[in-house]
Amino acid sequence: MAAPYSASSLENDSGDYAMETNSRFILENVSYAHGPNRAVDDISLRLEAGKFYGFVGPNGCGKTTLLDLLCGYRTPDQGRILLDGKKIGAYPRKELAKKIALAPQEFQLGLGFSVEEVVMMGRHPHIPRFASPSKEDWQEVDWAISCIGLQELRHKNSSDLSGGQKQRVIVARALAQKAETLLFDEATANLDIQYSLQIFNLARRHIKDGNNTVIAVLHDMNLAAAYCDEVLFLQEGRVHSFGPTARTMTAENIRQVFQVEARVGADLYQQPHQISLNYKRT
Ligand SMILES: Nc1ncnc2c1ncn2[C@@H]1O[C@H](COP(=O)(O)OP(=O)(O)OP(=O)(O)O)[C@@H](O)[C@H]1O
Repeated sequence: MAAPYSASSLENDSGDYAMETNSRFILENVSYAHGPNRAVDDISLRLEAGKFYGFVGPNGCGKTTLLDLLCGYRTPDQGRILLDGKKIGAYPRKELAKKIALAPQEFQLGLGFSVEEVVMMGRHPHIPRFASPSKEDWQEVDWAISCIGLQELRHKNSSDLSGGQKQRVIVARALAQKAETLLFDEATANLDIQYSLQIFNLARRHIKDGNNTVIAVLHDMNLAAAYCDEVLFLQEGRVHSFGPTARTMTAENIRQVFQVEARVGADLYQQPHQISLNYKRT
């Protein structure tokens, strides 16, 4: 099991932590409860720029709550979260939205909006109050729509889309936001294999220049193994194991966290850590 990050640091008047600016996120002893239920329990982590992280774990183990804490939708009951060396709560909402884009697990597209209008919502942090979208905003919307292959649906009412099409629109909206950090909460759960691979390939391109970060909650262990640089196994709100995929994506961790028997090995395409589950019927 990888040692969780722990650090002591000196806060200055502006809420910055000058010693820790190399990390994208630093979580120190973060806990969060929904009422009496502690969903995230004393988590300490360091997440870097230039990496693709996968968060995996059983239903209800706290993955979505952890993402909500990382994007500032929720505030820790205990502990603290730094984003680029500054307390996440110290960012004005619009600034935060320029830094972090979330493709959520549950979403409402709103009645009557076209696909193009929903994707444009991703540009809101960049558009001054009472102003109209600029040429650049439209270029980013065009780019996101074409990345996700939504050109033919562009003018369609978003309420009339299939579940998978809606999910792709939500990913396009997050891409249009042009944030350094992309958070995907089961963003490919409703997608066919072609579109799942397309989105994870886009995510890998996003981190290529070393300045961006992707954090994806996902249930497909093979996608996690194929695309993620590092994997965090969560169990009952706590870090079970965290580190490079080669070290964490093991049959033993899968057994301990999911109570499922698995084997890990190279597949026919030589992906080094593909998982075969034991489907034996009991
Ligand atoms: N809004 C809420 N109010 C009360 N309890 C909640 C709320 N949201 C989540 N929980 C509880 O917090 C725990 C963690 O939930 P969370 O959604 O973070 O899990 P998850 O790992 O994302 O699950 P899944 O894989 O099913 O999406 C669960 O026990 C859940 O029942």
